[in-house]
Amino acid sequence: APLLRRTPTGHDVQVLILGGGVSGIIAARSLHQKGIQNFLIVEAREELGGRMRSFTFGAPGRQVTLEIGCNWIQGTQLDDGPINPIFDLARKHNLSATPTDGHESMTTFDDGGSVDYLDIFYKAGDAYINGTIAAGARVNKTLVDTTARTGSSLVGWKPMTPHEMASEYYHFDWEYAQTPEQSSWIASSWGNNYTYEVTQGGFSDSNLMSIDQRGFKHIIQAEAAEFLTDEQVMLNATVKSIKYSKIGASVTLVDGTTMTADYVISTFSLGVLQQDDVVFEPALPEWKVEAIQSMTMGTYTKIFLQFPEKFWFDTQFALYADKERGRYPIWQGMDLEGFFPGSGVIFVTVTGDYSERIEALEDDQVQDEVMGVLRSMYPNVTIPDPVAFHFNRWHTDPLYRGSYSNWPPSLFVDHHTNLRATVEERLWFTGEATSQKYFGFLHGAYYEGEATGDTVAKCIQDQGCAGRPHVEEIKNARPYGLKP
Ligand SMILES: Cc1cc2nc3c(=O)[nH]c(=O)nc-3n(C[C@H](O)[C@H](O)[C@H](O)COP(=O)(O)OP(=O)(O)OC[C@H]3O[C@@H](n4cnc5c(N)ncnc54)[C@H](O)[C@@H]3O)c2cc1C
Repeated sequence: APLLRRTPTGHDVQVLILGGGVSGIIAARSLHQKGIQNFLIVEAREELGGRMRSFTFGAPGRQVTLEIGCNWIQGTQLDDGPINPIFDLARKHNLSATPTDGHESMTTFDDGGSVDYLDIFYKAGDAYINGTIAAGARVNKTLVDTTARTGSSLVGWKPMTPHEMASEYYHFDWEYAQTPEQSSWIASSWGNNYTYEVTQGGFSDSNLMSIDQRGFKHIIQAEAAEFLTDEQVMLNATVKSIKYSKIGASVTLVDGTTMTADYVISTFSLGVLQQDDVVFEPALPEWKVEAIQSMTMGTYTKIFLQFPEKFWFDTQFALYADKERGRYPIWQGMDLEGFFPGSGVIFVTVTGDYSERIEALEDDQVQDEVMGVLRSMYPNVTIPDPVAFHFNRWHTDPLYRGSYSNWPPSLFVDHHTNLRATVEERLWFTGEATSQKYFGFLHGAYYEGEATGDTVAKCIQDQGCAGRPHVEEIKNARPYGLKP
């Protein structure tokens, strides 16, 4: 049970950390390391981990633990460069994981069956890299941002055929959970470089996929268990509203419980903030609302199927090129050495608007569509119905409202500063979306939680601080030349 230890200011607790995902737990660890123990993590779900979330899948007797949320440690170098802090946690807590690489292990299909268009697949990868290089040159010359679609066109990549569209999808949408049209050219490029490109200070372009049967979440839960006491965590507690002022804040739960604090750290996803799932009193200032509504939340949906036995490709990945871009394009076979041999499990990933589309359908309808695609990939195989089927609805879930943030071309850096900025010195915002370099990623959530915990600790030790600054109004550098 949480122990509320009144603060000298008469509040129930010094810091309320709202949300028990990676950023909330790491923020708590930073407070703890700085000698501040009077904090409480408030989490709606029955466990810590947030978007690190596993589930048990499969017919009785054939079950495996799989990830409906994040799955990969992205960037695994151990040499001179920076080490992904998630990789550090994984090594510390002995995570089981397997390297994956679509460039090394890919089979290509379209609606006529198996057909080799790997040459196009590699060409799309080269085009993507060329686009990031051209975007970097724009940064150096302080040229304006555009969409990643404009960027790809400017480097001569103009996908038109299903093979080209599917190949592009693998290199773009599958990462950003939105289309090139919906994404910033410059921010998607630095996002790529800071994580994957060693020459640009990134961690490396190799990925490790968790296959740990304790769930990927084990690494953050084990980390939490090293320092968190039961009294510092309140589970099954959904925040309904947050009142704030320059002298403190109070948080009210759905069950009516109210707790007061000197400081509040919100780790809610960007999507939760956008949809007003939590109410702020007074309403957040305009500069904050504009920032929240200016970034976007992508959705990334893995659709899992289990069959009596494997009938598919022996590579790690398969790419399916439909006439409609983004229609059930990326497949991963789990019935494979290094994963879950004998499991009969395969999954397909969809993203962005397509994810939102299928969330509005019944499970059966989605299963029928997916089966239709599999049958067109294998026209000569009699494919039985799956024995298990599952996908998660991230976009409609009021605790997430999507899977991770994406940077649209209309988001200015000042907007992002405002997303991260403190309101009235007491209300702090953190989470994957507030990371300028690593938005969307686990390591973004980690670094932001760490930085916020450190800064709030310092603020407490200094007996107050102004918090992170904001920009009151973001002006157009080149005003529209319209004359009335
Ligand atoms: C499908 C999917 C695939 C991904 N794949 C990868 C990947 O392979 N590699 C990678 O690096 N990253 C990946 N990510 C991103 C990564 O999971 C996130 O960036 C990271 O987990 C976010 O952590 P966070 O602490 O910022 O937010 P969260 O984990 O969302 O933490 C916020 C917490 O707040 C809680 N909460 C929400 N509303 C309330 C409320 N009203 N009251 C109380 N509590 C509330 C939530 O339950 C949650 O626990 C993926 C994400 C998803 C969804």
